[in-house]
Amino acid sequence: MEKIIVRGGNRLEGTVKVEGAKNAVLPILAATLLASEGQSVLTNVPILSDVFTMDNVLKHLNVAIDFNEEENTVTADASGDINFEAPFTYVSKMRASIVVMGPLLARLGHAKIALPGGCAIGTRPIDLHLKGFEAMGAEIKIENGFVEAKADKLIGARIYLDFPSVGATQNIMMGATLAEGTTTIENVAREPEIVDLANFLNRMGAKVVGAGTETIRIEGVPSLKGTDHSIIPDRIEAGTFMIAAAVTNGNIYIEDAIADHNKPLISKLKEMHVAFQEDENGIRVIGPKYLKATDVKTMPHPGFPTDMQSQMTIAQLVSQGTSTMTETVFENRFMHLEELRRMNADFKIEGQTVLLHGNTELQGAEVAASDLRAAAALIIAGLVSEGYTRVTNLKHLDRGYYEFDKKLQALGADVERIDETEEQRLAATEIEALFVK
Ligand SMILES: CC(=O)N[C@H]1[C@@H](OP(=O)(O)OP(=O)(O)OC[C@H]2O[C@@H](n3ccc(=O)[nH]c3=O)[C@H](O)[C@@H]2O)O[C@H](CO)[C@@H](O)[C@@H]1O
Ligand SMILES: C=C(OP(=O)(O)O)C(=O)O
Repeated sequence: MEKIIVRGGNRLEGTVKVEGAKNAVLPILAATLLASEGQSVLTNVPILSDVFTMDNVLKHLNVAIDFNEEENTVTADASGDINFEAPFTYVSKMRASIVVMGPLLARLGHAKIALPGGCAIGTRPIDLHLKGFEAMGAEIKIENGFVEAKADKLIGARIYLDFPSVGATQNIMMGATLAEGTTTIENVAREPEIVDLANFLNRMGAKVVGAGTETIRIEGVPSLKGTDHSIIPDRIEAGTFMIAAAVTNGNIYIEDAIADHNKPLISKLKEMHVAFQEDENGIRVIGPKYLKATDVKTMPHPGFPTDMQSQMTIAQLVSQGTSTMTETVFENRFMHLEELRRMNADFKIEGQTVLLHGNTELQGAEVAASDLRAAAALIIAGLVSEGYTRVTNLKHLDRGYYEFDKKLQALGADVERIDETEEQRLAATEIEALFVK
């Protein structure tokens, strides 16, 4: 088991480049299942454990997959005989595996997927996905931990989502591409990753209009072909570095960051006196000497993203005054805060809202990550803490951040990733010596 050790106090300076978006590449990989002809070539693919999990799901379904890590490229050929079943081994590793359901149902009229279950941030049901498929004529059965859907042919329908779920929008949209007739989905998710998926589907020959608005219309076509596509930059990785610069009084240039994708975060950070300079290749972020307290509420896009909530609470904890954070998307996404209490954080949780008392002198401690963004938040907390912070449970971090420790190091942070047994072997002075460059 590895851990990341951070010695706080350094100001971040320099340039960092963001990878392709995890939340865009996962559904797009699933969409490659829809092509009965030709291969798809995806570029700007991030090297993340979630991408390897999705590759394994697709391999299991009999898609020929080749991930060229040197080139950040995945080639996928689904023109052979595709299987319909995604087993628990993969789905339990990554909930996003559920998005193979729409493509399988569309292509084969049959999908059997292990039920994903909840995770550290919430119960995460899939009722909206299933409601959509049922409206399109699928018969759904839930048995022995699997959800199985069958339809001779999906039929276009009018579907209203009770909540703009990202996964349900993607799954239903993919299912509808090969359906008979037109499907209209209302109250859909509007995230940039939805638009990226729609662009990929249209390049495959699908007829999807309205992605990025509240209503998406899909006219079914008889078949789809493999195509080329470059994955959009990861707005959450970019946002995470924005917070790292903001809290360290840093001055960093985030290459490939797209300001339009991060409007709600940038607007909040500006309120906190963070300065931004945008150009066509990225964004420069300049953290102030003192951050101003601010209130934030997570919402579906274009609201403040829940995937930036944990990181934002660190900026709020070190700002001047009291801030609030209200989490409306997931019911249990404050787990990082209990770890932060051990780092001297001062806060009070009241239902969906946490009151964060600023001016906190954070102190280094050993803390465990409960999920992906909690991991990033705890590492950022380490950057502004006195002494050494040790963050464990890094499997969560590796799901969504490529070489986070190395990127921070390149920006001047004192960060080391070491094996726990190595840490036990080293004396305290030797650990300190790791940080002396
Ligand atoms: C791989 C990926 O893209 N993951 C993102 C995706 O997750 P994911 O697609 O799972 O998130 P959803 O938008 O579906 O979920 C949002 C909320 O809706 C609820 N819900 C969802 C579906 C459903 O059938 N029933 C239901 O009640 C969920 O429990 C949750 O409370 O969007 C989330 C919300 O922006 C992000 O945090 C995740 O990073
Ligand atoms: C919650 C996240 O991802 P997932 O939906 O894959 O769990 C995330 O990226 O922060």
